[in-house]
Amino acid sequence: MILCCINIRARSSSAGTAATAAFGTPIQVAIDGPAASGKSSTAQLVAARLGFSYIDSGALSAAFITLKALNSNPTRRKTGPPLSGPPTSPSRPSTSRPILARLARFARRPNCFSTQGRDAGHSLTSRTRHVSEIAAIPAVRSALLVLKRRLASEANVVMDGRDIGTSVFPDAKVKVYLDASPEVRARRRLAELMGAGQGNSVQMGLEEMVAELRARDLADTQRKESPLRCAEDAVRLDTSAMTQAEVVERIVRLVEEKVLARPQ
Ligand SMILES: Nc1ncnc2c1ncn2[C@@H]1O[C@H](COP(=O)(O)OP(=O)(O)O)[C@@H](O)[C@H]1O
Ligand SMILES: Nc1ccn([C@@H]2O[C@H](COP(=O)(O)OP(=O)(O)O)[C@@H](O)[C@H]2O)c(=O)n1
Repeated sequence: MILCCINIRARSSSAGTAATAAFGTPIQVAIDGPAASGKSSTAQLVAARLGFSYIDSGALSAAFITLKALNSNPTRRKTGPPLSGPPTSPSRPSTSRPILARLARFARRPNCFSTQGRDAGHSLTSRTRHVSEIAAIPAVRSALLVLKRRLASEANVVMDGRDIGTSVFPDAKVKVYLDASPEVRARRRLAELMGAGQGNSVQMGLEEMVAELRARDLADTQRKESPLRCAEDAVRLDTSAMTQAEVVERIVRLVEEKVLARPQ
């Protein structure tokens, strides 16, 4: 069973309250960067420190795409009531309001979405490859854009992805672009897959993982629709030689300087 978790955990804390009080509207912290640069794990820790909600936009894309796929092939769906909206071809997805509403409901739960109709051994790496291809389709991106903005209108958020600081929240108060060398990222991803018990299904060496990440970097940076790039006003952090705790500390300090310390 593959779990696509969209972690949105609203916590109230003095930091979260102070941030909202200072601006009067919810705050967005945008964290972008290439695969395995540390975005989602770091963003979660930053959100927990600040008392903000965390939104994993990659998982949101995966859940959206899976919902569309299940919708177009109901025999593969194992649980839950029928999804509304017309069947669609994966290459021409439509934006269906009922599906968006259902996805938003899922997204508000901590561990919200599981796809049980998948092939056994369907690995994290092949999942992200498919997500990468489909997430580049304009209709998918515009549907996801609406959803991401709607979710962020409800609470202070830390959101990670590819285009959060450039197109989802171009006015985000804090933007961070995380990067690391392909070798470092490949080591991190391999260690993560081994830790997740996918060691047997991922028969990949370091070189192959580096090649896979480079190919995804190319696809994400060269696509026409909101490509991956560092926003001009983002703080760029090369985390190759940084521990995760150092990265988290750096981002929390940035938010404190730019948002929480703002004179009222
Ligand atoms: N600065 C760091 N140093 C070492 N490992 C890290 C660092 N940041 C993240 N990691 C680890 O690298 C792996 C990939 O991180 P992840 O947050 O999933 O990246 P992304 O969301 O960018 O794909 C995870 O196992 C994570 O714990
Ligand atoms: N905001 C986002 C997030 C993900 N994506 C796409 O979804 C793919 C998988 O994203 P992810 O965040 O789950 O993957 P990792 O960065 O964790 O490897 C990326 O390679 C992108 O092509 C996107 O286009 N926009």
